[in-house]
Amino acid sequence: MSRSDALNIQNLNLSYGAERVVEDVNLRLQPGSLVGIVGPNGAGKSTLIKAIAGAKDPDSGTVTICGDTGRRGRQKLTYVPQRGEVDWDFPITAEEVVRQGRFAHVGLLRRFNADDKGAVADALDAVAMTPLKHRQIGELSGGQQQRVFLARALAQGGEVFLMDEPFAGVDAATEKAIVDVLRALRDAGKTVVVVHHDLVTVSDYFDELVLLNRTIIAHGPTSEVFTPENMRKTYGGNLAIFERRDAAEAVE
Ligand SMILES: Nc1ncnc2c1ncn2[C@@H]1O[C@H](COP(=O)(O)OP(=O)(O)OP(=O)(O)O)[C@@H](O)[C@H]1O
Repeated sequence: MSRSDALNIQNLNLSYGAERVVEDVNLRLQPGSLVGIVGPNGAGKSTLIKAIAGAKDPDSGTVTICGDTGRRGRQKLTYVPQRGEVDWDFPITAEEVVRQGRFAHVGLLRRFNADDKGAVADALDAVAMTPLKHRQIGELSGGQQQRVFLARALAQGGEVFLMDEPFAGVDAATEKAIVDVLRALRDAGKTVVVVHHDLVTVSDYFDELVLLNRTIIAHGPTSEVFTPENMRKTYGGNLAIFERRDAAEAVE
């Protein structure tokens, strides 16, 4: 593999029990890219993200992160799961959640130092959550919870960020705030991989697109990959967004 790959996935196969849900995935991503993963419900997007994060064991295949596999590789990776997978009733403040990011790789016994404090404060600022940092997480709105989640990832740092539907259930202002943070990460040379459902915003948000339906249907610059033909291959059937565009083109 090229030394510059931030993420290199080779021949990855994933199953639940006897059911194969992700097959023969090969994918290479470079530093400084903002990548959307798009595909229908049940396509295996979350499963793929979990496997990259080490939260799901593969049947076979390898995941290499900045040249390292296993634990060493995962130390350079930050994973933000879907909001629905977290117990928001757990008694902890927003700031404490973000502090957890600083201990993700070093264990709870290390002293919390001035660098850690600064990173937590910066991360809360970046998502405009400083005024609510003492709030219990269960008392935050869905969008605020998502911002806290993102701040935790920022405080953790890393080279590759995996986000599973960060825009689910957030309002326009929060969506804009999250997009700004993701772009800043990309501009700082990080690799940001986002599971995304809103096809209307795909071209605006992502430089690169991975179309997934059990296996990778297409991968490349969004302008090349996001075509009616590829989307039909990925989703099957009709997609209203493209049907309308096709109709408009036909009239022109
Ligand atoms: N814990 C599990 N046990 C068994 N099967 C599972 C489990 N999690 C997911 N699956 C199955 O694996 C397949 C892929 O699911 P996954 O959640 O990865 O898809 P997805 O593309 O993220 O879907 P969505 O867009 O609906 O979130 C689906 O058929 C799903 O039913």
